[in-house]
Amino acid sequence: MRRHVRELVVALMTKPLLCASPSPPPISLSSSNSLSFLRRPPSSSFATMINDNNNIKNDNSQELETIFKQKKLVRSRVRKALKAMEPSLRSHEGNPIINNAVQNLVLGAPWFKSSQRLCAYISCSALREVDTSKLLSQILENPAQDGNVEMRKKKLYVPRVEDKNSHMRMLHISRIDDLVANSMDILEPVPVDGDGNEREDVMQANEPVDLFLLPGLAFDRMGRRLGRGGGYYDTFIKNYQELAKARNWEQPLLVALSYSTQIMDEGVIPVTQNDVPVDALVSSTGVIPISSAALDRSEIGPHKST
Ligand SMILES: Nc1nc2c(c(=O)[nH]1)N(C=O)[C@@H](CNc1ccc(C(=O)N[C@@H](CCC(=O)O)C(=O)O)cc1)CN2
Ligand SMILES: Nc1ncnc2c1ncn2[C@@H]1O[C@H](COP(=O)(O)OP(=O)(O)OP(=O)(O)O)[C@@H](O)[C@H]1O
Repeated sequence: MRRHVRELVVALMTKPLLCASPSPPPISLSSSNSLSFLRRPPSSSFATMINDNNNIKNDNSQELETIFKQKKLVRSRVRKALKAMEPSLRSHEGNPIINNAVQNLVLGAPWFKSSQRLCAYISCSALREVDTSKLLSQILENPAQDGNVEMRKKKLYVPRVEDKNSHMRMLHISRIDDLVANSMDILEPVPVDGDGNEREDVMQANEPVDLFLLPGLAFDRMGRRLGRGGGYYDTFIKNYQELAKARNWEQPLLVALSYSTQIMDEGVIPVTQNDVPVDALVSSTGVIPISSAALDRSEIGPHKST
C-alpha cells in the first residue's frame, strides 16, 4: 500500500473506465483495424502520446486504490472468460489449433527469426496461458548453423521468481530439463545447472536481449498489458530497459501472446506509470504491431543489434 502511495501515478486512460460494464466482447481484428496500427506513432513517442492524452492525474493514494480495484475487476472478468474456454465449452480457442496458430505466427515473424537472445515465459496450462512449449523447444533444439540467420542458435532466458516483492530474475537455460515446478506449479530454472555452475542471469549478460515474449491476463490494441498482479514483469522490464539504456543497447521488442478473449476494448485496462506498454500483440488472428519498433522489425531482413 505504501508503495502505491509513493508511485507518481498517472491514469493513462484515454477514455473513461468501462470496468463496471459486463464482459467486453472480444475485439474482432478486421483488416481495417489492423491497418490502423500502421499509423501508430513511433515507440519513442508512445509513452508521451499516452501521457499527453492523460488528463486525469492520480497522485493520491485513493485514486491509486481505485485503479488497483479496477485492475482486480478486469482480472477477475478475464479469468472467468478464460475458464469458460474449458474443452467442453470452448469453441475454438484454448485448443491446440489456436495455441499452434499463435506459436506459428511467432515462429514466422521477422523479429523472432532474427532474434539472437530472448526472454520467454514458460506457459502454465492451469493459468490458461497461451502455450509456449513449441516455441521453447524450437529455440532450444535449433542447431547452430553459421551464416544462416534464421537457423542461428538463440540464447534463451526464462523467469525465476525470487521473492514476493516483485523480484524475478531471467536465467539462461539450454534444455527443457533445466526446469522444475515451483510452488505456483510454474516451471522455472534452479539457479545452479547440472554441473554446479550458476546460471547466467540476463542482467549480468554482456550482450543485449532483443526480444521478450510476455504473458499477461489482458491487453489492448494500444499496448496496455495487465498482468497477474505481482508486478514481476513490469519491475523486471523497467530494470532491463534501464540497463539497456545505460549500455547503449537497442531496447528489446516486447511482444505479448494472447487469446482473442484477452484483448479488451480501449479504456478497459487501467494503468499506472509503472505499467510498461508492449510493442506488439500476437493472437491467433494475427500479429498486431503497436509501436514503431514493432513495425520496423516486422520488415524482412536481418535485425541489427548493437
Ligand atoms: N508462466 C508464467 N510465469 C510467470 C508469470 C506468469 O504470469 N506466467 N509471472 C508473472 O508475474 C511470474 C509469476 N507470477 C505469478 C503471479 C500470480 C500467479 C497466479 O497463480 N495467479 C492466480 C491468482 C492467484 C491469487 O489471486 O491468489 C491467477 O492469476 O489465476 C502465478 C504467477 C513469473 N513467472
Ligand atoms: N517498476 C516497478 N517498481 C516498483 N513497483 C512496481 C513496479 N511495477 C509494478 N510495481 C508494483 O507491483 C504491484 C503489482 O502491479 P500491477 O498490478 O501493475 O502488476 P501486473 O501488471 O498485474 O503484474 P506483472 O507486471 O507481474 O505482470 C503493485 O504494487 C505495483 O506498485
